Amino acid sequence: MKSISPNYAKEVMARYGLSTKKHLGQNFLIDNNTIKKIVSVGDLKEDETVVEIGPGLGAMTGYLAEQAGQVVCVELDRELVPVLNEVLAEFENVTIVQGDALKTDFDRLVQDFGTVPYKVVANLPYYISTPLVMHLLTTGFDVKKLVLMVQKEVAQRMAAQPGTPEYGSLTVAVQYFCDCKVKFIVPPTVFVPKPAVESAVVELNLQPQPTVEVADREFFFQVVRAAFNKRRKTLSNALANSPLKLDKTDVQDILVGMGLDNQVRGERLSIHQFAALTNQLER
Ligand SMILES: C[S@@+](CC[C@H](N)C(=O)[O-])C[C@H]1O[C@@H](n2cnc3c(N)ncnc32)[C@H](O)[C@@H]1O
Repeated sequence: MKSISPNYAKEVMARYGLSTKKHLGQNFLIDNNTIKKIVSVGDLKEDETVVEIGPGLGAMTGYLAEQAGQVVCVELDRELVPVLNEVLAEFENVTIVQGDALKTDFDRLVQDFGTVPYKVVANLPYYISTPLVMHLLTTGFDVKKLVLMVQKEVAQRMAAQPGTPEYGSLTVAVQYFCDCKVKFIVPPTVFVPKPAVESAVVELNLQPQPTVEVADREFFFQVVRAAFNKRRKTLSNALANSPLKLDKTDVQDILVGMGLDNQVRGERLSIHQFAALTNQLER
């Protein structure tokens, strides 16, 4: 693969008369080292399929194509599709699909163009990174690894520990399904245009079984969301005043039975404790 020059994004945009679309989160990578580091976290094998969400101008796609068996890209911006087909013409194992990643059935897409289980490697559009992660985790049953560049704060929320300000619904969802590691921080200088914030690359390895056993997954996530929607309240108040309308005394009794203070806030509970609580609660 010939290296991407620092002027790659500007040259391609000038050649095709394009300008960046801020509302689509278009910050294009222009640094070979960063791209190689992201791709190496993917640990791609030549018989594997990798999905790239938002290939942009294709700066990372060629590197993925050299390592994986098949690369399937989903790009929302229609203007970029012919550009990608041209700049990636030398790679026969790349498929570009125009569409909204939030509405994409990734398992189905890979069944059509690749092989399962698959990996996802992406520099995500930051304006939708949290819903996209949730969409991938809850609908991607055949995905085994996600390597995602996101805003640094979002990465910290995914990997957070209980009792910290970063710990929240996203943490619980990610750690319920995955082993999560923040791999490295990425400065704004490696993008065109430069984003206002720092970024980070996270590695999420999907676990064969969820990390905790819950009797009713939907209820578990409803309880978690309710706990963090009112995170300054005690957990029993937050759950009693949520749409779940749980009995405050029941919640407190279960918390005490678990060895916790009955005035504890949800942000103090580990994922295991959330699971134990919901398994004992009546819907
Ligand atoms: C941060 S840029 C990354 C571009 C490229 N991967 C790179 O690293 O240079 C995000 C890309 O996602 C695309 N995008 C934005 N919203 C999207 C969506 N809902 N579905 C698919 N792609 C989207 C943007 O058009 C843009 O190309």
